[in-house]
Amino acid sequence: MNSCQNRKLKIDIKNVNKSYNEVEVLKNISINVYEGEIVSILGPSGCGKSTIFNIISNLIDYDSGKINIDGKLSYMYQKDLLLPHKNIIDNVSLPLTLIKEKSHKNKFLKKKEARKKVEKYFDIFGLTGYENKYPSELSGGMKQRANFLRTFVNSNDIMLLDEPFGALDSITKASMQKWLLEVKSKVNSTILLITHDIDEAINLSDRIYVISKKPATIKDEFIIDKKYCNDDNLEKIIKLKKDIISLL
Ligand SMILES: Nc1ncnc2c1ncn2[C@@H]1O[C@H](COP(=O)(O)OP(=O)(O)OP(=O)(O)O)[C@@H](O)[C@H]1O
Repeated sequence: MNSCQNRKLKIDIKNVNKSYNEVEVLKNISINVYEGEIVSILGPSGCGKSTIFNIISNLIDYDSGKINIDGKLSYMYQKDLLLPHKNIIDNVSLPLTLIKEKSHKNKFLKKKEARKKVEKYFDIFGLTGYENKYPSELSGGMKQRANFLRTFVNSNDIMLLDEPFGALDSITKASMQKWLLEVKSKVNSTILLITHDIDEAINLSDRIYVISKKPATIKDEFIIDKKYCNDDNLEKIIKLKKDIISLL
């Protein structure tokens, strides 16, 4: 029995195919994500992971298949894309000043209102004290926290994270993964994550889709039992890693 059975399906991708100029990139890709899950797409470099995200977020067309998205998407890139001349609170609240929100009677929010709306999240996201700092004053990890919060402010419903910690060193990466799980325990966002880091996929995900090199096909799906993800179960984790590596 699948524990997702009674949950809302937020992302439903069925048999999607995509070619660029006759070169097949995605072959029969089917992925689903239920409300509140963290699901990873794990695959080798250049296999088509970003293409999947660009299709989900309607940035590019696909050739055949079906996609249903139930909710509002936000998309976080590996690069932080914070504006250097704006402080962190203004960077984070930027989406609210750029997008007309139904909940605000279709108005753009003024800078002051937008700041007020986001400041309550600085604590949950471990950014208290950084509101008035500029991106150049932040470490790589802190910049990615701000980047993640800005993505969350854009939409906390369905979040697409494209290698969010890919540019960080391994120690910062490990602490950011822990941080992400802590934040996730306080918010109920649905997260689809791209990574080529097997440990990251295991640490963060409820489920992992392993995809092959180009043309990308789904090789297998793994359900991660979070209670195994600790040092007492190293053997189980090593076996899982071996199983995943054998597919890549
Ligand atoms: N607009 C495009 N036109 C032609 N080919 C493209 C285009 N965008 C991507 N590709 C090709 O499609 C393949 C998949 O690219 P994509 O960026 O989706 O892979 P990826 O798995 O996200 O890569 P990485 O892990 O390096 O970020 C690559 O071979 C890439 O060169």
